[in-house]
Amino acid sequence: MKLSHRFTTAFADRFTLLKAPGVDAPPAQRDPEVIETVSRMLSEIEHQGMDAIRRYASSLDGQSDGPVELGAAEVARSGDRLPKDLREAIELGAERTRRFAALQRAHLTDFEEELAPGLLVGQRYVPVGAVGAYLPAGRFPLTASAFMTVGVAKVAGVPTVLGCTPPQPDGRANDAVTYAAHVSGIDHLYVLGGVQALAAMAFGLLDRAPVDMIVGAGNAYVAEAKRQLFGTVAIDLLAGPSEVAVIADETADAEAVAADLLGQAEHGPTSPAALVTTSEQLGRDVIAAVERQLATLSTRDICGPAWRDHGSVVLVGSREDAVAVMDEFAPEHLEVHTAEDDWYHDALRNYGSLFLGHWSTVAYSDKGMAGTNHTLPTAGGAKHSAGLSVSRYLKPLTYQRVAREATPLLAEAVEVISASEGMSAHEATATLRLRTYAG
Ligand SMILES: NC(=O)c1ccc[n+]([C@@H]2O[C@H](COP(=O)([O-])OP(=O)(O)OC[C@H]3O[C@@H](n4cnc5c(N)ncnc54)[C@H](O)[C@@H]3O)[C@@H](O)[C@H]2O)c1
Ligand SMILES: N[C@H](CO)Cc1c[nH]c[nH+]1
Ligand SMILES: [Zn+2]
Repeated sequence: MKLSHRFTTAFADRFTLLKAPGVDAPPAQRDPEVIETVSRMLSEIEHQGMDAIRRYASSLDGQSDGPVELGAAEVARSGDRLPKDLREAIELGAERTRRFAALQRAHLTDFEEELAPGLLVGQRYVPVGAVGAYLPAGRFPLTASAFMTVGVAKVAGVPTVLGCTPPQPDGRANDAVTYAAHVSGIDHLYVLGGVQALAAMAFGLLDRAPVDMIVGAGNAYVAEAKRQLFGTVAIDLLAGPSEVAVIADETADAEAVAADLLGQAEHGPTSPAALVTTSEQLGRDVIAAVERQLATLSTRDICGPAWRDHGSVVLVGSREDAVAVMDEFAPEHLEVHTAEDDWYHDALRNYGSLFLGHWSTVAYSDKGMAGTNHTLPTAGGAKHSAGLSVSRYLKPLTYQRVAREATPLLAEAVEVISASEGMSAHEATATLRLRTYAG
């Protein structure tokens, strides 16, 4: 039996595939050709600087003049070229994303406590100094990505946020992406795409100091560049091509489930979309609805291959099995369309973001209207990581202040441990305190 992506053999006896993916293997997460290309590009950019950036900007994106910084007035004016309803929708998405991030910020509190008599310890959240945000605009200009990266960094209090976005076929930045960056509070915006953009921000090649962290999703080259630059700079997470999964029972609306599966299949022909259902009838209805809806979509050349090759419909015997296989899949986006949504909410452990009930569709979050961040872990990363949030830009810095009277509480045990390890210089720092305390 062909197993759908990441539904491992561990659960093979707990489900039946009503629709198997068309290809045996899941999309390669780390294509050797991509690894090699990115490694060569980063090495050339690190050693040759702007010459290599210009060369790649020209050969990959047709930018004959290299990266262009857009002036603040030009960035602000990008909204004038947009229809009023789009401008207002961008402003609403930026504001709602900011409000959700502000709620997250309010729940991260500094503290100082007395851990033992005379031993004061504390933690305070301090933002990183400079962030470089990648604003993808290859296959589609993903307008809302700026809310998620730039806007949230600004809520965290990051003083400097640079952004890079690839040129469109006319050589200019996309106006909606530029305006979204503007209303999100970008400090400096450049027209530059892909690996060369991330390297330029990380190595400080844009007439600005190197950033401390690079954030934002992109294609396989962008994700690999972030992975290889990690260490030189921090990264948010590895967010690759989007994916969606749905848990549905017999009460679900098959048309809505089908629409939401295709909604994310649109990201690319390797985007996985999976339905796990306790109802065989619902599963078969969704398969039929997907085929019907595909015929009506202008992007069926992307959604169709994605569904054919990487789409799956899985029938399980119980809600417990639905949770077990879904926690194994650990999808980026997970929708629950059942009569027991609250039970699933309590039971599920592995997902990037959860959408509860028929009325909660992924696109609401994708476009910034739900306020939650759409930069989320893919390819099973939700087993160990959460999506981008305000806390990623904040360092929980710890400190301690020890009063004289607390000295014996700390120093005697430190002497014992240090002596047992043979670390006499460590031991001496404690012994000195004990002596002056006594004396
Ligand atoms: N997981 C998430 O949270 C999340 C969020 C938003 C977007 N995404 C994903 O981001 C991706 C956006 O990808 P995109 O391609 O549309 O835009 P993109 O902006 O990521 O990539 C465009 C750039 O890719 C570079 N490039 C293209 N071919 C290359 C090659 N052969 N070698 C080296 N570099 C090359 C070019 O320089 C170009 O500027 C989608 O897959 C989408 O699903 C994911
Ligand atoms: N689904 C993507 C990652 O969560 C985000 C997005 C924006 N626009 C469309 N989709
Ligand atoms: Zn999407």
